[in-house]
Amino acid sequence: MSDESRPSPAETPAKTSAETSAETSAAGRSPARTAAVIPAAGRGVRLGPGAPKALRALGGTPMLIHAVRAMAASRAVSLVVVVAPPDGAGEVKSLLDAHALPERTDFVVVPGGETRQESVRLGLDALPPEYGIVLVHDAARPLVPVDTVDAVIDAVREGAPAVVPAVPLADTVKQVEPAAAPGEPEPVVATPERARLRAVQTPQGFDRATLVRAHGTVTDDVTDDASMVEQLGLAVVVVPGHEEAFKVTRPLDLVLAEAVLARRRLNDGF
Ligand SMILES: Nc1ccn([C@@H]2O[C@H](COP(=O)(O)OP(=O)(O)OP(=O)(O)O)[C@@H](O)[C@H]2O)c(=O)n1
Ligand SMILES: C[C@](O)(CO)[C@H](O)COP(=O)(O)O
Repeated sequence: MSDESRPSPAETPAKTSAETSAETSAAGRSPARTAAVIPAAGRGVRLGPGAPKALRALGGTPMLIHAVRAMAASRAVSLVVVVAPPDGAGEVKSLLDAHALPERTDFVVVPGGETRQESVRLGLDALPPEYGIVLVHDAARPLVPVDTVDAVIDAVREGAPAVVPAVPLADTVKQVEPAAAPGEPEPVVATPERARLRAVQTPQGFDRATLVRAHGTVTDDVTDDASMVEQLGLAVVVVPGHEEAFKVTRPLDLVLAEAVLARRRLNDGF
């Protein structure tokens, strides 16, 4: 780890319970260690033509590196598994070698699959046995703050089998009947009560055995891992998400991410 990225003792924040638990594990009193799986194998079609989305630059650094640093920023996370584009594992390994990352964290790179679900499963397959808690974090959410990561870990450590960070919605949501043919109207069938809806982010946190069972059981196409646990009939707990944990999906998201990063760099004085 470079001196530039190592906090001075004066800057070291108070320990969260995730941090304290990590140290307890290290002392051998608790077996559950925490790993983060980062699915980064998507193409980024909605972002437009270019390199795979995770490898595109944000503030001059690949989005994936921001996401890896965001996970490794939690002292509870001692392993990060990066699920690379299927033909990009070598390039991802070189990127990890080329950027300053915390020495306390181990890194593994595996090639991904055709879908996000498949990529996450391939990441899970690469986890050593001693990791009892797993975070799944989109490479496409490069700016999630460490407090959100630690809040998710804390909730899993407190016994929740699955935890999602989430934020309230700003827009009203309509459920529609899909158009019968391209160009046909989409009739509205319902307006869910907005106060009961949440926009769900990552990292999502899991008891490892639960997530492995979910991936081994649920074969439907889903858009997040927690919904697979829901299908097992198990509880999924919500913790507060963060507006800066948004997903870079379309070109305008990248403009916002650049602005957030520029503001952080200004505030940090570099
Ligand atoms: N086969 C896939 C598809 C997606 N992902 C990852 O899942 C996360 C969330 O997916 P999304 O934002 O939809 O990324 P893409 O699939 O790349 O985007 P698009 O649908 O626009 O192509 C991303 O970090 C992406 O790299 C993955 O690991 N493997
Ligand atoms: C997992 C997720 O980020 C939660 O909001 C989201 O569902 C991923 O969706 P995508 O279409 O694969 O980007």
